[in-house]
This record gives sequence, C-alpha cells and structure tokens, in this order.
Amino acid sequence: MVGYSYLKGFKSHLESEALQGALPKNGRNNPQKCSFGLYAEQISGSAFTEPRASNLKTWLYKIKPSVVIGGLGEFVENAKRAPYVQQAEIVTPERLRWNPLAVEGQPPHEQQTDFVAGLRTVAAHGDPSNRDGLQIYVYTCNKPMNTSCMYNSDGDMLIVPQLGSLDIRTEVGLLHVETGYIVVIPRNIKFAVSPVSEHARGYVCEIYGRHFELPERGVIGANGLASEVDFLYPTAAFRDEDVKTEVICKFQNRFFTSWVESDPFDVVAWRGNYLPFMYDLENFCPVNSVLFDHMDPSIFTVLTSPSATPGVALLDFVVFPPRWMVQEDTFRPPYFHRNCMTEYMGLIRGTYDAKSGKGFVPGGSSLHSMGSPHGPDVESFETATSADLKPAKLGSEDVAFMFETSKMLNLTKWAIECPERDREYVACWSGFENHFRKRAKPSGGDGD
Ligand SMILES: O=C(O)Cc1cc(O)ccc1O
Ligand SMILES: [Fe+2]
Repeated sequence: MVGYSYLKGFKSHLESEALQGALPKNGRNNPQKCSFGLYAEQISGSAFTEPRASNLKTWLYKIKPSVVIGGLGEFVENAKRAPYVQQAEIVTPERLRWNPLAVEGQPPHEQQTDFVAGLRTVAAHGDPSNRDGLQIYVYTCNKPMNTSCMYNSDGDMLIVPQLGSLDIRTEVGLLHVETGYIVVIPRNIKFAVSPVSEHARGYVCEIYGRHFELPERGVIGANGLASEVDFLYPTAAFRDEDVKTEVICKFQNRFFTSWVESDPFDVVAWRGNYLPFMYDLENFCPVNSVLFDHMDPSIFTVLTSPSATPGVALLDFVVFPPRWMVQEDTFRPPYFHRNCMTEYMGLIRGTYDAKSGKGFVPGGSSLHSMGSPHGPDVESFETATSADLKPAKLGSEDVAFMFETSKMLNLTKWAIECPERDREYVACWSGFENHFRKRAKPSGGDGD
C-alpha cells in the first residue's frame, strides 16, 4: 500500500524514525538535547511499576511538546461534539437485535459527519473513573477529521470497520484499515479517522480496564489463533502544518474540546511498545473440534482484556471466521444456551450459522445479556438437525464477531427507541415443535 508501511509483533518494543537520526542514541531516551531540536515526551500506558510483561510506554520525539495544547483556550466541555454518545441507563434482560445504521438520508447524514460525531452508544457498563467497564458503539461517518483529532483518556478503542475502509492518522503514524481488519487505539494517543470511500460504518468497543492481551494458548501449544507477528504497527509519519486543529478529549464519559495552532501529528520518531495496532482477521487460525460436539466460542478469542479474576475477561473479542465443520453426530450451529456473560454480536459480512432465518444482516447487531436464553432460530435448528453431516466449509465469505463481557450492560434510550431496532426479534424462536409429545409413548416411557 502506497504511503503505508508497518512494523510487526504484538506488544513488541519497536522504534521508527521518519527522519534518519531523529532517535536518540547510546541508550538514552531523553538526552540533554534531541536531534533536530525535537522535544522528547513519554506517553505511558501502564503504571511505571507494573511487571515488565504488562508495562507499556512510548517515547515520542516531537516538533512541539503536547503541552502547547490549549494555546487558543482551555478545554471546554462540549457534549454537542458527540451528540449520540449517551448515558446507558435502560435496564432490560430482553434479547435485542438491530438492523444496520443507514449511511445516507437519515440523521446524522443530512450533514457531513465525522467519526466522533457519528459514534452512537448502544450499551455500557461501569465508570471510566475507576478503570472498570466498557462502552459499545456503532458508528457511521462520511467526513474526514482533517482539522480535528481525538484522544480518549477513558479507554482503549477497538474499532471493527464493517463498511468502508478507514485511514487513521495516529501520533505514531498512519494505518490503512480495510474492512475485515480490526484496529486498537490505546487511551491518550491522538488520532484522526478519515473514511476512504463515501461512507463508513462499523462497531467500536471501548474498554476502561486492562489493555488487550493475546489469550493463552494452553494445551493448543505454541501456534494457532492470532499470531504475534500478524499485529501491524505504524511507522513514524509526521506533519508540520500550521493549521488550527481541534483537539477532542473524552474524559470521564464527557467530551471536551480545545485547540492547537501547531500540528498535533508532529512525531518525527518514536520508540516503545504503547502503540495503536491493527490485525487482519483473515490471519486468524481457528482451532476446533475435529470429531464431535460444538465447542464454546472462547476458542475464537482474538484479543482479551482480562479482569482481576483469572479466566474472566472484561472483554473478549471473538471472531467467527470461515472454517471447515467436520463434527460427526453433532448439532453443528451454536447450541441453545444461557450464559453468565453478556454477548454483543455484529456481522462484518455474509451470514451467521445460528441465524439462517433473515434478520441478522451485515452491519446489524444483537445483544444477549447475562442469563437470557438464545441460540439457533427455528429455521437454523430445523436445517441443522436434518443436515447430511459431510465435512462442510462454513461460508468462505461469512465473518461475524462478538464482544463477550463479564459485565451486565445497560442500554441507551437511542438503542431502544431507534428505528433500526428489530422489534420482532424474539419471534425467530417461536414455532419450535413439541416433538417429545408426539413421540413419547403414552406410558411416559422411553421415546425413540
Ligand atoms: O451465537 C452466540 O450466541 C455466540 C455463541 C456461539 C457459539 O458457537 C457458542 C455459544 C455462543 O454463545
Ligand atoms: Fe451466545
């Protein structure tokens, strides 16, 4: 890709200079004077004293230090900058499903909408001020953030584009994020999103807790699932334009704006491991049952944000990738279930095997909260119970994903009232027959 080059390696300590000689030498990170008159600035992603395995920091070599922010005035709270980021206050155990957001004609698309203005909160839990919880959004946008940038002090943002690629300018360089990729922007790193085509749509999960990690592989061994080398990091790409730029800060679930007159994307070189990254979901190597039974979806975990309880995630990001299904004497789609976790699902493209009936379409989403019964719709059940169980490729074009959280989520008024909500969703489970009554012997003995 022209203009984009990437470094590799999940959480690796990397370095990049857009101008040769811009990085300090001789082991120093903050020499008395930096090359080219640059300013050294550290951004930390963990407490200074965290164990090395989770310690994250990056040194930035900037044309101007970030402190010049607000040269044109202090941060002012500006809720209108993100009008659809709302408090999630509605409580319901109901199973919910939404159709894709319209990208044209309807609000906010009568006017040009950038990524921040196009963020709509669906559901959330917790409070960023105590570093626990998450917020789920859907977004649409049709306007580049040419003269604005954002940083989020509350959480890391995992973005899942569904329609339209995104060019994301970050302090440490550029990311070209196609649909089928995911991108993570860690907290406090400045970024600006530009849709590449006319319209863009997708999903975001913001986590207030621990940064993403790769799940343990355990007995799977040293290979499989997402590989460290497939995580792509930007290379330094600075700008030095005197353009008045809006700086948007999300802080304790409120939006503030300030302005800078110098370029916020002025990092000439950097070194460290606290960085935005992207990952092509096609590189995920699925591992599954090769003889019988449907395995739990945790086998498809790409990234996990752990909680303090071992094995319990604040958030697992799970992909349902194209794969071969070979299980014998098995109901192959997802089973009926009630979980102690909350599951928000989206569809990037194709179809999903638990919902062969119409209704769960690309760009759409569903929420199955803790304890709420869900699983295959009637049509999927009927098809799968009578299917010829030859090895079968599960849709080479089908890619669904799930945000799986150990938290209970509250919903926004918008999520409940919006026209996109499928008010007939639960009807997909009406019509299961009482086979037992038909088959069981009148004596109440064994059925066949
Ligand atoms: O479709 C779902 O609800 C997600 C899901 C998938 C699966 O294969 C098993 C359990 C589960 O919750
Ligand atoms: Fe589920």
